Amino acid sequence: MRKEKTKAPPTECHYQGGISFHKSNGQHILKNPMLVDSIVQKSGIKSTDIILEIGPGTGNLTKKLLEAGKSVIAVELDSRMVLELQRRFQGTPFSNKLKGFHSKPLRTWNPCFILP
Ligand SMILES: C[S@@+](CC[C@H](N)C(=O)[O-])C[C@H]1O[C@@H](n2cnc3c(N)ncnc32)[C@H](O)[C@@H]1O
Repeated sequence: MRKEKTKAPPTECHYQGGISFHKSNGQHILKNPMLVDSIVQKSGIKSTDIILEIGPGTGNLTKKLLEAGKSVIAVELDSRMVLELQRRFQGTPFSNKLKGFHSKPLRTWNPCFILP
């Protein structure tokens, strides 16, 4: 009798919602809407705030930040996530409030902001 080969479960990344997440890059998305609401509430964001979000992932927190603030600048290491972010908010009232950037890790990133 021929033995079926069984695949070992992936350890480095796992598949979820169309994107495989790389745990080594800290890719764990926020799934609990109450937790997301609590983060935004405790951050005391005002409707005039421009928010810098590092590592938006697929945008669960980003959505709430967009609702709360004036605009969001999202900097993400993984280009797949940036694409997903753009897809998610394309054609919504938030599309012009969000600037998504693909960037190398912050260690090598040298942001330059001109603040009003
Ligand atoms: C915890 S996950 C994202 C959680 C997301 N905010 C949410 O609401 O579900 C962290 C994200 O940060 C990104 N990331 C990790 N290191 C980074 C870095 N140095 N610069 C920018 N993004 C980074 C990962 O690719 C990942 O998408």
